[in-house]
Amino acid sequence: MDKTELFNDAEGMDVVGPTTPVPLDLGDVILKLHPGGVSERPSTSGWSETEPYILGLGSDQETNPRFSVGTSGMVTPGTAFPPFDPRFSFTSTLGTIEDYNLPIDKDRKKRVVVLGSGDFGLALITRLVHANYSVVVASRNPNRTRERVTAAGGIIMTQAEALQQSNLVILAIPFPHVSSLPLSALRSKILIDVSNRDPKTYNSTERSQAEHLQALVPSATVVKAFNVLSAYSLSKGIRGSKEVRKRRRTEVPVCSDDNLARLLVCGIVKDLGLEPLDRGSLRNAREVEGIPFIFFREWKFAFIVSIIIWFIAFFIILFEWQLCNNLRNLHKPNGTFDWSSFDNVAKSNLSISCSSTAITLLAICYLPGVIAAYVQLARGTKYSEFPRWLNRWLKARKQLGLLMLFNAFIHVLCQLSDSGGYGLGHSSYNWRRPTFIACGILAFTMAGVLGLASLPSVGTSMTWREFSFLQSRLGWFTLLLAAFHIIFNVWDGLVTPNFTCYIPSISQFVIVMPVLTLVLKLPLLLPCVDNALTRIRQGFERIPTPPSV
Ligand SMILES: NC(=O)C1=CN([C@@H]2O[C@H](COP(=O)(O)OP(=O)(O)OC[C@H]3O[C@@H](n4cnc5c(N)ncnc54)[C@H](OP(=O)(O)O)[C@@H]3O)[C@@H](O)[C@H]2O)C=CC1
Ligand SMILES: [Fe+3]
Repeated sequence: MDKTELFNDAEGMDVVGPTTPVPLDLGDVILKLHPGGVSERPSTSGWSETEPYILGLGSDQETNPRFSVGTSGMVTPGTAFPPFDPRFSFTSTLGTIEDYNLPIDKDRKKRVVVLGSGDFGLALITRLVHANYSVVVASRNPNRTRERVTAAGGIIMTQAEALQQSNLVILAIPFPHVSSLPLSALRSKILIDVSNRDPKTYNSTERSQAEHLQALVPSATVVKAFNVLSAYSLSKGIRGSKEVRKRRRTEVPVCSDDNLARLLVCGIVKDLGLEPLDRGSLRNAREVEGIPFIFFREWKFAFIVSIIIWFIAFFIILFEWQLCNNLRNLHKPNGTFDWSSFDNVAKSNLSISCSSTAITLLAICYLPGVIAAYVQLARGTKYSEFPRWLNRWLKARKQLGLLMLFNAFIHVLCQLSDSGGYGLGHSSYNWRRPTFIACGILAFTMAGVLGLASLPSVGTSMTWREFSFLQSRLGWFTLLLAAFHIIFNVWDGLVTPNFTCYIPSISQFVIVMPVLTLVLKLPLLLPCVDNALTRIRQGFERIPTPPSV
C-alpha cells in the first residue's frame, strides 16, 4: 500500500509536539504535510502554525504506524490527533533516515563520529555510549588520548580513518581550529556543531559559527546543538534513577536548514536523556550561540518574584513601624517627627522583610504543585499541557526554594545577632515564645535539608522515593512549621487585627500565602481525591485519547 494512502486512512494518531520532538529512528519515513491543510484545521490549541508539518512513520508501519509532529508545530504533547481529515494531503515524501546512510553496527547500535577528545568530546562520548551508541573518536593523535577515550567506551582512530566510519559527525573542537581539519573528508555529512563563541566578541546579529561552518563545507548539512550544555553537566547527568533524570531534563536547542537532519539530531538529544527544542533554521544559531552567555537565565523569574515580595514586605514594615505613627503625630499640634524610630531599620526591618519573603516563597514553591493537581483532576488526564504561566512557575520551584533559604538565613542571622531578637533575654515565661522559637528553628533546619537535596550531586544520589519524600512530605511539614512560627509569634495581632494604620499588619499579610496553600492542599489529602489523582498520574484518562491506528 502506498504510504500516503495509509495516512489518509488513519482514524487517529498520537501527536508529539515540538517540546518533545520526534525521536526518529532508522526505518522512519518522513512525509511532508500540505501546509494548506494545517491552516484549515479548526482552532484547537496550538494549530495556528501554517508551516508544513513533518511526520515520522515508524518502521513497523504496517501494524503500528507512529505518527509524530515535528518542526515548529505547537501541538501539545500527548494531545489526541483528531480523526484524520482527508483534506490533508502529503505533498511529498522527504526521504528516510537511511537516505543519510547512518551506519549501524552488527549489534544494531547507531554509529557516530566525535571529532575531538577534549573535555566536551569526552563528556559526549560517555553520554552517547551510555545511550547505546557506537562512538568512533577522531583524534589528531590517537595514542595520546587512547586510554581516556577507551575508558569512556569510545573507539579512537586518526581523523582520516574515523571520518569514514559514519556520516554523522559531532565537531567537538574549538571553532578556530575547524579550518585546520581535513574539510574534504567532511563533505556531504551531517555535522553537529557544538561550539561556543568567545563572550568578548559575541554579537547576535553576526553570522553564527554554525553558518560559517556551513559556508566552509557547503555540501554538508550543519546542525547546531548541545552548545548550551557544559561538559560537567553532560557527564554527570546520567546518574540517578530514571525519574530523577527525567525531572532534571535540560532543554537543548537544535537548529538546521535541513528538516530531516534536525529531526534526526532531536532524536539523538532525546536518546541522551535531554529535551530537544526545535529552533528551526540555522540562522537561529546566532541566538542559540548566545544562550550560554545569558546570566542566571533560570533564576530570572524566581529572582524577580522574590525581589518584588521583599520590597512589598519592606515598605509595609517601614510604613507600620516608622512612618505611620510619625505621620499621625505630625497632624497633631506640636507633633514632631521621631527619627529614633528609624534606629533599628537596618536590622529589624531587614530581618522581618527577609522572614516575610522566606515564608511567602516557601508557600509559592508548593502552590503551583497544588494548582497543577487541581488542573489534572479537572481535566481528568495528565497528558494535556499546563498553561504556560503554570509551567514556568513549576520550573522555577527550585530557584524559589533556594532564594527562600537565602532569605531565611539572613533572618536567622539578624535574630541571633540580637540577644533579645528571639526573646532569648526574656525571663518571663510564655508558652508561645519557646514554641514559636522551636518551630522557627525546626523550619529553618528542614529548609536547609530541602536546599541540600536540591543540589544535583545530592539529589542524584537518592532514589526517587527518597527524593520525593524529602521534597514533598518534608517540604509540606516545613511550610506548616513556618506558618506556626508566625502564628505563635503574633497570635494576638492575628486574632485581633490592628488597623490603626489603615492596613493589615505585616504578619497578617505574610500568613495569607502559607494558609492559602495549606488550605488548598487539604482536600487533596482526602482518600477519594488522592486516589483519583494517583490514578491520573499513573496514566488513567477520564476521556481516553483515541488510540493510534
Ligand atoms: N567544555 C565545555 O564545557 C563546553 C565546550 N563546548 C564546545 O565544545 C568544543 C570543544 O571544547 P572542549 O572539549 O572544552 O575543548 P578542549 O580544548 O578541551 O578540546 C579540544 C579538542 O579538540 C581537538 N582538536 C582538533 N584539532 C585541534 C587543533 N587544531 N588544535 C587544538 N585542538 C584540536 C583536540 O583533540 P585531539 O587532540 O584528540 O585531536 C582537543 O582535545 C568547543 O567548540 C567548545 O566551545 C560547548 C559547550 C560546553
Ligand atoms: Fe523568625
